[in-house]
Amino acid sequence: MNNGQPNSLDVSKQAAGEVVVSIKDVNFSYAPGERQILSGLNMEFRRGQVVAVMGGSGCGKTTILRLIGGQYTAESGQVLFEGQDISKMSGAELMAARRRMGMLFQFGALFTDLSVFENVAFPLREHTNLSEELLHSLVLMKLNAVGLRGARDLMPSQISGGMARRVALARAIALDPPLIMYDEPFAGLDPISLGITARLIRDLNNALGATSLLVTHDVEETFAIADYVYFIANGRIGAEGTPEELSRSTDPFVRQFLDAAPDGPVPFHYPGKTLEEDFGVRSL
Ligand SMILES: Nc1ncnc2c1ncn2[C@@H]1O[C@H](COP(=O)(O)OP(=O)(O)OP(=O)(O)O)[C@@H](O)[C@H]1O
Repeated sequence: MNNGQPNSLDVSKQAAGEVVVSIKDVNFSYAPGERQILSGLNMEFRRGQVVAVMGGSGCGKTTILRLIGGQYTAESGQVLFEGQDISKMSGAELMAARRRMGMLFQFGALFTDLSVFENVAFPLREHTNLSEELLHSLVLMKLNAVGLRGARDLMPSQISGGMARRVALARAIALDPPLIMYDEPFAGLDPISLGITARLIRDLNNALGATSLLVTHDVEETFAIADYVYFIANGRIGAEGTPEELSRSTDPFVRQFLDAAPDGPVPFHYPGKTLEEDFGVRSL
């Protein structure tokens, strides 16, 4: 798939809007001398697209979100947001950039002591000086977009997990961010809520003209809504393409994911000592 040759994937990339996030030759480990998490990683996220980042557990998907959010800095290479190198931003520039990134973290936790309305209002109160009247209208618009305008006065304990995820979605888009990052947005959802959430991510992205970056394990739902998919393996891109291209792929790495096969190029074991070393036995 990713053999360095120009192919049809480049065409689908060119057809999309301008690049919003660009990751160029990024190397990263959490501490000097520790295991390399990302090595020579290259990715692009374009305006108007829903792009999925998939791969085995611990392959570095969340780490990519952290680098884009500026929580961590690449050892080498560049992470550009709207053309600006995140590692070179001043504190104020980074704060401004983060306001332009909506984030929905794993399980999209809501503030349990705030109502649905106040949860969505939170980023607006934090980052803007809007009048109470305008803020009210904006929150209702966001709640309307996720179908929960009528639930505005409920507390998080009074709504289902699927509804809570939609409130978290409304909160993530409260400031109309050009980039929305989702970390496992489908985790723990029942099949119906999962389908609704996936559709919402697509529809909200279209309505906002935004870029959505989706870290997920759910192949079926993701392939139904994504424009482009990156599979990460060994700290770099193992495969990439549109859902259609990847579905047709015979690449063993891609097939392992799509067919949910336990055996394949992706190892089951986290790298470490051998069994023999840990148990003090000699291999037979
Ligand atoms: N703060 C940290 N300090 C040190 N190592 C970390 C830290 N965060 C993550 N790691 C390690 O970095 C690797 C990549 O983690 P990351 O969370 O990016 O993976 P992931 O692909 O999102 O995994 P999953 O799908 O299981 O959520 C893992 O091996 C993890 O143990």
